[in-house]
Amino acid sequence: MKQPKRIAVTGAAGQICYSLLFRIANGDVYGKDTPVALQLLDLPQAQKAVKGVVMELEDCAFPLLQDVVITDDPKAAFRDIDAGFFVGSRPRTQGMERRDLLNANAEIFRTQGQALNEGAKRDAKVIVVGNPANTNAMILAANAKDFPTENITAMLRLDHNRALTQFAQKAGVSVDAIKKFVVWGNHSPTMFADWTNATADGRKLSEVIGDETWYKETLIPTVAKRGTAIIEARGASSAASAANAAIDHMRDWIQGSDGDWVSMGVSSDGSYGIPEGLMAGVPVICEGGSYKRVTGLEIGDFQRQMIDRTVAELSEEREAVSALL
Ligand SMILES: NC(=O)c1ccc[n+]([C@@H]2O[C@H](COP(=O)([O-])OP(=O)(O)OC[C@H]3O[C@@H](n4cnc5c(N)ncnc54)[C@H](O)[C@@H]3O)[C@@H](O)[C@H]2O)c1
Ligand SMILES: O=C(O)C[C@H](O)C(=O)O
Repeated sequence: MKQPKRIAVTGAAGQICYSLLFRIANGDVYGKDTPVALQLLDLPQAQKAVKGVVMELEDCAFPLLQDVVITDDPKAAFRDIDAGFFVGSRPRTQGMERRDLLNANAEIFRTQGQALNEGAKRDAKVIVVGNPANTNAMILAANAKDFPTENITAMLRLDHNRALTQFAQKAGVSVDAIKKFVVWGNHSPTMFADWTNATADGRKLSEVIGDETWYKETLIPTVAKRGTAIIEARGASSAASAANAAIDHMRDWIQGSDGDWVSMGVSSDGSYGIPEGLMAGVPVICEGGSYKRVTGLEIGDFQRQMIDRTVAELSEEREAVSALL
């Protein structure tokens, strides 16, 4: 039997984790041949609820789940981990934008960055889900000084998946027929769902759909505002789909994306006019346990305008949390 992969998950008593933990324990991230051990972090007042979730995990009799630790101490949660899902933080409610959570959640990621730095394996893979995810990931990286920044990423995959379904329905193809699609920038209403290079069954997606007005006036805002639409409909923010996106993001990073592009928030290397160090959604290809940015794309006028807009917002967020960086 292989050694188990140690996986920290924060916000373990919350809505997203009520779906996420069961998927991880089922082998959906590392595959069906790799045992896992969960290190669950939540606040002291949530410990009882986490214990309840763990009872349910036990009652699933997952063959791959070897061990579960419950703690309110970030250092214990991140000790020796191979992967970390940073979910724990406050979600927005009706009438808020994700950046309104900046002050409420930023401090969490400063403290957890220091704990990650202290205890995690240097090759651990980290995804930040808690909002505002991009800037929280930047704070985490800035406070984990000896931990490789390229191993800290922010989740844009939910936006990516949301767009795939909208495109597939419009084009009359299956979601997995669509390749080379990307969501650039911030996980916020300024995000840019970019179909420029996308194909459907090998044909240019924009030609298959043949409706640029729909793309600009319906698709882009629908994807950008989908989180709000879900909060309005459910009275709570997306949970199962967010967990699913986090699984997709980490599974592809670990097991590969089969040559296709996926959208990941990664620390900018300055390419595509995105200032260095901003955690921005870009196209990447995952292979052999790492991701590579898709390089050398030509950026047209509309793309430039849309990328600049979302990057400007990320720069504003960086400015707002400069004291924590
Ligand atoms: N990036 C995305 O696409 C995306 C999608 C959906 C939700 N989110 C975000 O994910 C976060 C969690 O959402 P949820 O619906 O699970 O919320 P939730 O309120 O149901 O759960 C959050 C959990 O985090 C815990 N928590 C708070 N502070 C903590 C800390 N310092 N350390 C550890 N745990 C802590 C809470 O006690 C709670 O159990 C929110 O910020 C939400 O906006 C992001
Ligand atoms: O929109 C939110 O606040 C939750 C999440 O980020 C989402 O996109 O569903």
